[in-house]
Amino acid sequence: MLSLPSARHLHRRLFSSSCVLNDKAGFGSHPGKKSGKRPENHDERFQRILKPSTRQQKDLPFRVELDGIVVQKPTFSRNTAGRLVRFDGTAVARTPPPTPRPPKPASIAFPDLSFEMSTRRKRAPLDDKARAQKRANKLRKVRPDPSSPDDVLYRDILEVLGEDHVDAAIEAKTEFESPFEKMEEAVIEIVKISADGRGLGIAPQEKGKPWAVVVPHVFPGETVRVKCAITHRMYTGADLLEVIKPNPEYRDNSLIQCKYFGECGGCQYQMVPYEKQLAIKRNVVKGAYKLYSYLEPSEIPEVLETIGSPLQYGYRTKLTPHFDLRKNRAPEDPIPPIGYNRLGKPGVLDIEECVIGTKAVNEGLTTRRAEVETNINTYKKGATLLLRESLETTLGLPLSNDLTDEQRTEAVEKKICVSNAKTTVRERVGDVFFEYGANSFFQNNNSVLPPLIEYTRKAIFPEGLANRPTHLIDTYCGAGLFGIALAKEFERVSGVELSADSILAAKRNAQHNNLSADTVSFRAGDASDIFKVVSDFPPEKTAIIIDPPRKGCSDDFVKQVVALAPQTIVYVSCNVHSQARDVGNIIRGMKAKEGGKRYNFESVRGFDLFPQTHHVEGVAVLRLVEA
Ligand SMILES: C[S@@+](CC[C@H](N)C(=O)[O-])C[C@H]1O[C@@H](n2cnc3c(N)ncnc32)[C@H](O)[C@@H]1O
Repeated sequence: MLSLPSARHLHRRLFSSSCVLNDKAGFGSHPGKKSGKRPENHDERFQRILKPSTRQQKDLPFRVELDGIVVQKPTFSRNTAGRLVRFDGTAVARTPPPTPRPPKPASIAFPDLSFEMSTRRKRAPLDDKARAQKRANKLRKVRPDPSSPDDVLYRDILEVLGEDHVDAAIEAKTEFESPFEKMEEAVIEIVKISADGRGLGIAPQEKGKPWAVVVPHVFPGETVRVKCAITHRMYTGADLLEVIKPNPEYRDNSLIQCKYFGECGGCQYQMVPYEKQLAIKRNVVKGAYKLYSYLEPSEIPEVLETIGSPLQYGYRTKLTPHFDLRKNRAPEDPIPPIGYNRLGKPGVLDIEECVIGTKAVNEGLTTRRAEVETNINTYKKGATLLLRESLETTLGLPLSNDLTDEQRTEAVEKKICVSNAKTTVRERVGDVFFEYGANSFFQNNNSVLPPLIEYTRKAIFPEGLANRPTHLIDTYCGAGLFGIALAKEFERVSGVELSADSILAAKRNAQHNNLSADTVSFRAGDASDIFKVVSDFPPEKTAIIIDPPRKGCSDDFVKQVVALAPQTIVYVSCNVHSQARDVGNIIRGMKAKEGGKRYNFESVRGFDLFPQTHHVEGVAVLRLVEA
C-alpha cells in the first residue's frame, strides 16, 4: 500500500527544498554523512543547519544567515499553550471549532413503503394485445445482423411464407403474434431445410395466418408432430415429438452411429445418406449467393457439387466438451454431466464418446473425464475441456531419409491427444508439416485438407492458364496452412493473421518445411494491413487467398483488395453467407473501378469439412479479366 508521508516528514521535506534553492548558490544539496572521525567542514556545517533535526528546528531562529545566504525556517509551530503560531511569534487566527454532529437516533425508523410497493405491483395487467406489442418492441430492438444465423433463418422464413404475407403481418403489427398456444401440439408439413439444418414448416391453414414452424431433425416432404416451445418473429421453435410420415430420401435411421443422436445438439444429419448431405449443402451455397451476394443471377456461376470428406465419421481432430457446476455444490453431490449441450433443452448431455471425433481425441476424452471426476471438488465452476489430436513425436517434422521404416510409420501415423492449451500440436497435411498452439485455430478435419489444398492450387493454376501467378498473399493465414502448403508454386508468399501466436507458428512452420524467410514471410496484424507490405507484388501476377472468420471481411479489407486488383482471388469460408456478401462487394467494387477490368466469378462450391453437421465450407474463385 502506498503510505502518505506524515505531516512532520512533509515539513522537513519542505524545509530541505530550500537547500535545493541554495544549491544554486553552490552549497551542494547532498550533505556528506556526519563522521565522528574528523571535524565538520564548512559544507557539512552548513548542511546541518539547513537540515536540522526536529529538535534543532525548534531552537533555530526564524531566519538563518550564513555566508550571506538567508534560509527561512518552516513557517508555523505550536507554542507552549498548544496554539499555532508563526515563527516570528505572531498568533495564527483560530479556525472556528467544528459544529458538533447531531446525536444518532437510537434506532432508525424506516418509512412504511408497503403501500407504494403494493400499488407498484398491482399495475393493471396487460391485455393480450398490449403484451404482444411489448414483446414485439423488445424483439425489434434486437434486429439480427445481416448474414448472421438469425438473419439467414429469417430470410428462409420469408421465402416459405411469401414476402407479401410477411409484409401484411408487419403492417398489421402481428408479426410476433403466434397462432399457437405455448406447449401446444401440432401436426406440421415440412417444406424446406433452413441453412442451420432445421426443417421449416407452415402452420396449418385453420390457424388463420401465415406462420412458420422450425423443427430440428426433419426434412422436406415429412409430416411431423411437434410441441410448440418458443415464439420468435414470424416463427415458432418446436420440439419434434414424432415423424408421422418420413421422407426416405433423407431419412435412413440405420445410418445413425451415435447413441446420443437426437438428444445431443451437435450433429443434425446422421440419418441422411452422405450424398444427400452434400446435396443439402450445395443448396445452402446456392441460397447464400441468391440472397446475400446481390449479384444478378447471370453473374453467379452454377454452384458446383459439394466435395465430400474422405472421412465421414472419426474425422474431427478437436473436441471441446464442457460441464457446468451448480453454485454451492456439496462435495458429495454427483458428478455433473460432461459433454455437449442438449438438443432444444437447457443443460449438458453426458457423452463418453463422440463418433465424429478421431480415435485419439476419444481416448483423450476418456482420460480427461476420469481426471475431472477425480478432481471435481477442486473446480469452483464449470469448465470446457480441450482435446486435440497431435502427432506423438517431433518425428513428424519433415521426414528425414535417415528414419527407419518403423520410425517413419510412427511419424506419420502415431497420434496422441493433447489437452493442455499451452501445448504444441503437430499435424501433417499431405507432405507438409505444421505446428501450432493447442489453443489456436487450425482446421479440424485433417482428412479433407489435402483435397482442399489441391483444389485451391488448381483454382489458382487452371490448365492452360497463360499468365501464371508468381506471388501469393495468404490473408487470415492462421498457422500458414495455405501459404506454406502452396509455397513451392510461388516466388514469394506473404501471410497476415491477427493472432501473434499463430504467426509465430507460421514462421516456425515455414522453417520446418525448409522455406526461406526471403520467399515466405508472415506478419501479425489486421488482414487489411497486408496491402501496405505487398507493394512490390505485381498485381497481375498475384493470387490472394482470403479465409476469414465467420463474420467475413471488413469493408476496408474489401476496398483494398479492389484497389490492388490481384489476378486471382480464392475465397475460402466457413460462412457462405458472409462470403456471398463479400464476393458480391468485390465484384461490384471492381466494376465501379476505372481501368477496364472486372472479376469473372469463375466457380463456387462447398467443401464438406464437417460431415453429419449442417456446416459447409465455401470456396469461391474470381479471376481478373478484361471488362
Ligand atoms: C477461418 S481461420 C483461417 C486460418 C487459416 N487460413 C487456416 O485455414 O488454418 C480465420 C483466421 O483469421 C484470423 N483473424 C480473425 N480476424 C482477423 C483479422 N481482422 N485480420 C487477420 N486475421 C484475422 C483468426 O485468428 C483465424 O486464425
